[in-house]
Amino acid sequence: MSDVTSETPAVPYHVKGPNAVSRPASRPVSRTPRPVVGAAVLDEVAAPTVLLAARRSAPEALAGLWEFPGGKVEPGEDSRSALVREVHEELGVHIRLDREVAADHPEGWLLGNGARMRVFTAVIIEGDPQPLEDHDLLEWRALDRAVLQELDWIPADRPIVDALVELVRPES
Ligand SMILES: Nc1nc2c([nH]c(=O)n2[C@H]2C[C@H](O)[C@@H](COP(=O)(O)OP(=O)(O)OP(=O)(O)O)O2)c(=O)[nH]1
Repeated sequence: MSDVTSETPAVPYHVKGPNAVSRPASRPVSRTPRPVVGAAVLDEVAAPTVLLAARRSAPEALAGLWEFPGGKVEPGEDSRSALVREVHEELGVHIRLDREVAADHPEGWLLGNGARMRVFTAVIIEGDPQPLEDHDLLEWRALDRAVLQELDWIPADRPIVDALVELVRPES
């Protein structure tokens, strides 16, 4: 699926007469990156100790980097439903969402491509996570800032990892 949504301007393709054009007139097209959602999957809600990190296998530019499982919100879909769907597709598990790892913007954390990502903590309520789609490795890692930051995260995810640890293990 494409990274952007675009609006096709209503421009006549075929104008008769001396000013005839064979293609749409050039004019700025709105390109809004799709919102993204990510899951901080924890071992439990009350006193979590580990986070499930996922290593991307595609596209080439992101392969080998670690991230929160998730993906793009489909048009008309709400963020939470999109995240439950994405994680089921990618890891084969059902999750229950808990708190949002809030960014300083209501639409979430700014990503490298200009999209924004909302991140929610979650726990698995059914299934055993497997890297079925988009990932080649999953790893449960201690909810410790230094231990988590040892992973080669997508750069935009590093401040989210710190905010997550602050949210769920403020005493650590
Ligand atoms: N899922 C996820 N995507 C992230 C994170 N950090 C980050 O920069 N991204 C970027 C990578 C991608 O450009 C975009 C998410 O796209 P995606 O490829 O995961 O979305 P998707 O599963 O819906 O894929 P598709 O339908 O486009 O094939 O957000 C993260 O922690 N998790």
